[in-house]
Amino acid sequence: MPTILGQNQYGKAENRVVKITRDGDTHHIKDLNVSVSLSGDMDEVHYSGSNANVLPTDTTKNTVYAFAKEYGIESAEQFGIHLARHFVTSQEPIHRARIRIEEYAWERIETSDANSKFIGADEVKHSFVRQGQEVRTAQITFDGENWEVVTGLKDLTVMNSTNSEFWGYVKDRYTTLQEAYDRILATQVHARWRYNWTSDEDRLPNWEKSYAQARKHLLQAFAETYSLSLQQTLYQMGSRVINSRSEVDEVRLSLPNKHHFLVDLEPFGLKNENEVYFAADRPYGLIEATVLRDGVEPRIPVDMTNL
Ligand SMILES: O=c1[nH]c(=O)c2[nH]c(=O)[nH]c2[nH]1
Repeated sequence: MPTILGQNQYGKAENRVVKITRDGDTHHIKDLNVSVSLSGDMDEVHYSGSNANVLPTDTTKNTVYAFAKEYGIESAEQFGIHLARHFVTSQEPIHRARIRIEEYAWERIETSDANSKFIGADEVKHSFVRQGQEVRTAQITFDGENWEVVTGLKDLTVMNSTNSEFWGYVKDRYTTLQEAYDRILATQVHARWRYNWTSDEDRLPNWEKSYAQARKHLLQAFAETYSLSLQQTLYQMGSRVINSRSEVDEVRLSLPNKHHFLVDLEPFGLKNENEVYFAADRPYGLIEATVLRDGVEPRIPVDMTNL
């Protein structure tokens, strides 16, 4: 059966690039998911396997990271224009480049209240919360006598672009991780907290206010903790809620460590001064713990995967 090749395109999809611009203490984030798709004189690679016209998809990925350093990321559009122009004008066989970009928006975590004195600054300028993500959850149980209310949130994504270290850990023959003295700390907060309201006789908490306050304390503790591990940050987040909200007795947190790896730009003659990161989606560290008011029995299930 004779066949012919129809429309075709190729490239590297979903390059997760995070660019931190450090303006003194004030940091700015650009977080993109960039997909490159190229087409042109590509008949031969399909018909005979000759790669003579093929710029590797791996190279298109490297170009995304290198351009983040060389041009910066002013806007998704401008970044895409640089990339598309580069592929079409530098490679004769490539006639068309399509760059698709998703941009994830981050806003600063507000910390300008009494707690910021703990870190000796008026305002934290390196802590961000990703917009438009989180889901509020609630579980209400009643056995005719006692109530149990467990409220929570999931998919609240936060990042500190500095004030995070990780070193001094156990090293065995399989350990390759380099100690980090200034790393990005990012996580997607999954939290549940249990109220000590159990009886119709007791005064009801203000659920709306309590949720907003618990969320605020989680965010502020994340932003204001100088972190030596995500475990330490987790404990600070849980404790902050317990210490600030008398209606809450137990907080359970599940925090994936959303790793950001510095991209090696040396092969392209570029120096990466803690600016351009690869945001890996898996595997991820998963740090989980319950923080309790002293004297209280834990009741939130340990495994929250389906909650
Ligand atoms: O905050 C961290 N805690 C860990 O337990 C851990 N393990 C690891 O490889 N990186 C990290 N980071």
